[in-house]
Amino acid sequence: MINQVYRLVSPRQFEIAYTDYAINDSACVVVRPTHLSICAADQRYYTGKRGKEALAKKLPMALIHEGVGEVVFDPRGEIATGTKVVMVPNTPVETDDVIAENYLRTSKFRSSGYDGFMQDYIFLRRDRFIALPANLNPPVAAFTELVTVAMHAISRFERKSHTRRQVFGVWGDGNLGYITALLLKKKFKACKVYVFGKTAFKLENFSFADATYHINEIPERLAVDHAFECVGGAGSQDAVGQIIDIINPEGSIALLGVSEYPIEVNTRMVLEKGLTLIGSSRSGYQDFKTTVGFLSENPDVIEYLETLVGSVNAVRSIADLIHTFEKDLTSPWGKTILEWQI
Ligand SMILES: NC(=O)C1=CN([C@@H]2O[C@H](COP(=O)(O)OP(=O)(O)OC[C@H]3O[C@@H](n4cnc5c(N)ncnc54)[C@H](OP(=O)(O)O)[C@@H]3O)[C@@H](O)[C@H]2O)C=CC1
Ligand SMILES: O=C(CO)[C@H](O)[C@H](O)COP(=O)(O)O
Ligand SMILES: [Zn+2]
Repeated sequence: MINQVYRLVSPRQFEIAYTDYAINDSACVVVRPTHLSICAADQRYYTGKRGKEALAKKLPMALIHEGVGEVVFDPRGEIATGTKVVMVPNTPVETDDVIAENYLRTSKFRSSGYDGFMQDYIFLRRDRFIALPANLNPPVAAFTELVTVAMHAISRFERKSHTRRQVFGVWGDGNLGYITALLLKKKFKACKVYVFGKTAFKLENFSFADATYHINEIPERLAVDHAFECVGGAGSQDAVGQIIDIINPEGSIALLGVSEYPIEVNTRMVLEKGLTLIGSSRSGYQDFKTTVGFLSENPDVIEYLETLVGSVNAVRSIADLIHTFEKDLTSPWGKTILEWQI
């Protein structure tokens, strides 16, 4: 079967590639993407911010690692045609007793060196998709992967941090900050969640949080037990610096924001306060399973996540694709969703 793959070949330029696939390979099912969602990582490739070396190594490549679709063919006949599924972008090629699939250096992550979901059809291994509950509307379902990233970071934090958890601080008033703060509030009901950001109108969306603070107007003596950094880019240095100043001794800092260049960290105070820095990247099959189960059981969380749907855009051509990526770059709030009709 010939598949059309929509690859980024250089910044702001997509081209169609044709790949051949053995449709009767019973290890996989065939999924037609229906709703995709743009991640900050995709934009770093689209705009060329990744730098020449990374672009030379990873392009041409289909972007997008957040998405849902419908099963169109299962050679074994086990999965009904039309089943709605969320697609897992990480593809491990080995297992390890200690190291999670998303940290194995051999794993292949879609839209980071391997083709993402911008294709006519996706051929998914049987352990790389999960059937979706009926109560999950497609634009929200499209960014399930981002919810799994927050879920994964919280589960790492739970395993690695001390148990005094009265106050959490979340830095970043964007998508990942919103989801992480929401999950923390829902999972640790007795704890307070404070959100730290730069923009008043964004912070107003965090209606579920116990408090929101502009990063230049933090009350003196305010402290948090643990923190989640969901900023990334150039802002992550300021955010990590502020967290180190504010956090209580022996707290944990979960680092989720991706910065293109190394940032400076005040290691003197990390030592003096005995802090734990927990790096957290991507997610794996188990995180998707946990997340889909959690969303099925918590319809109020789905309602809150609807606040994050910035725009829904029908994509029928490469021109639509470029238009949607450009629109995303100028959207001040929320996720840009692609209705995949190409
Ligand atoms: N670890 C992982 O697996 C994943 C990491 N990420 C990364 O997480 C980061 C955030 O992603 P996303 O939420 O989608 O991006 P957003 O741009 O939506 O969110 C970042 C927010 O942080 C704000 N901000 C900037 N500086 C500070 C500061 N010093 N303190 C507090 N807030 C600040 C930004 O404001 P403004 O825009 O005004 O500067 C923006 O609102 C990115 O680097 C992304 O690549 C995303 C997915 C998975
Ligand atoms: O967004 C992410 C996961 O959802 C990761 O941040 C992304 O995969 C990082 O990849 P790259 O190294 O290609 O920027
Ligand atoms: Zn991502």
